[in-house]
Amino acid sequence: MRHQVDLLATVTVLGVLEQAYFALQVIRARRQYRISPPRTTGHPEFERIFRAQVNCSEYFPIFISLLWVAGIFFHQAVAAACGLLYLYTRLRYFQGYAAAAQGR
Ligand SMILES: CCCCC/C=C\C\C=C/C=C/C=C/[C@@H]1O[C@H]1CCCC(=O)O
Ligand SMILES: N[C@@H](CCC(=O)N[C@@H](CS)C(=O)NCC(=O)O)C(=O)O
Repeated sequence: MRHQVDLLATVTVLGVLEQAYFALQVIRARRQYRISPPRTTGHPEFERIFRAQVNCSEYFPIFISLLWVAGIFFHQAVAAACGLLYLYTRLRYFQGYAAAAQGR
């Protein structure tokens, strides 16, 4: 049974690691700009990193749900490939947004 979902599981773990990376970037920016929770404002650099992380988090449940439903009911390899592409575009989105709001 496991080989029927191993690609989906791999993309899921990669997605979780990416989300952890985004969270760690926010934690780093909070330290750097001395912005303690619950504050979310105070420096434009922090605010962009924060918004990029929150935006990626908001779409993460939808992404994981679609990945598994598409992978099980449609085609595992195609769903996993689309998932990988999504994670790559999310990384580029995060890095672009962190650099400049126009870079989203
Ligand atoms: C599945 C991997 C999980 C990745 C997340 C790893 C650790 C998260 C857990 C606790 C992190 C606490 C960080 C707190 C930050 O130092 C706080 C920022 C406060 C800024 C300040 O007042 O100087
Ligand atoms: N969205 C989080 C992402 C990073 C994170 O998980 N930070 C931890 C350690 S500073 C936290 O407890 N944040 C408090 C919060 O989000 O209100 C944040 O803004 O801090």
